[in-house]
Amino acid sequence: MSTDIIEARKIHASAGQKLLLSDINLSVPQGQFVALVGPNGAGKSTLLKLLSGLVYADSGEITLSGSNIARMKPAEISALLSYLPQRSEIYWNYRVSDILEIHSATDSLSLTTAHAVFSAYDHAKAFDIEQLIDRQFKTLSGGEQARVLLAACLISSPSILLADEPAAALDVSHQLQLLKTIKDRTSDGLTAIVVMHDLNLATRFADRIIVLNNGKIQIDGASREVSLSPALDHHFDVYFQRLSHEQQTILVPDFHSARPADKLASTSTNPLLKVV
Ligand SMILES: Nc1ncnc2c1ncn2[C@@H]1O[C@H](COP(=O)(O)OP(=O)(O)OP(=O)(O)O)[C@@H](O)[C@H]1O
Repeated sequence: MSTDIIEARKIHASAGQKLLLSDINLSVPQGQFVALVGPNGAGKSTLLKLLSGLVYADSGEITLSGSNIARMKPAEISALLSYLPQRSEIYWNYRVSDILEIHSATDSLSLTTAHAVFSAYDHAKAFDIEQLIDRQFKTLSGGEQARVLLAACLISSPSILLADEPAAALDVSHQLQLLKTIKDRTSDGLTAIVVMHDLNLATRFADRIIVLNNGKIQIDGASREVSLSPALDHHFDVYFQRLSHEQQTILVPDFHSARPADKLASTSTNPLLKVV
């Protein structure tokens, strides 16, 4: 039996006549931090929604912890995973503490309210939002809201986190903090698939990078291998200058016209890297 906590086999998904994803095959072991990257419109959010059970594929199968997602009840899915959408609206006049307590409820039904509040405050500290705990969510800045929502996603200690650009609205320091928090949680067994646009942050924090383009997985491999792949330039339609810094390769994007002639594309011969 497979030990992979997330599996997708031969997934095809469409909306009306438009094919959104085709032939997606994916296995993610427990504790892995996967960065899902790709140009705008590649299909990243669609894939995350499918893996969350929010939309269904036309064909293929997704299993979470060995169970077919199509046969799981919403409560079973939400006990296993937290999904953070690209855009979230909270219309009720909730305070930050209310949001954290609501999200911790699945884990703390037996706790007293006082204990739950204490836990929420403790948890908030880990996300540097304890100073926001009595604020109305609606009055927070975009970045503050993003940090609260990620904290809410992780308060119930889910097995899986599926987060769609959680760092997009954050300042540099909070981006680092947020990705380090996710990384630390994966060391404790959390499995995370995080949609990101910053390839340098993806290379630095994720164990694995999956590049989606035109609804297909185009590159899939260890972060460092993917960052070195010439196919990356092709799929993002840029020329990446690659600078070595300590253990990391820094990608500096430029227009294709800046590309030296001798660096023109080659295919991967690296066995650690799957390039389609
Ligand atoms: N319900 C729908 N009907 C028609 N087209 C859709 C629908 N949902 C998504 N699409 C299209 O499918 C493609 C993939 O969308 P998706 O949101 O998954 O992309 P993405 O990779 O997350 O992009 P971005 O980086 O811009 O957020 C886009 O071209 C989008 O316009």
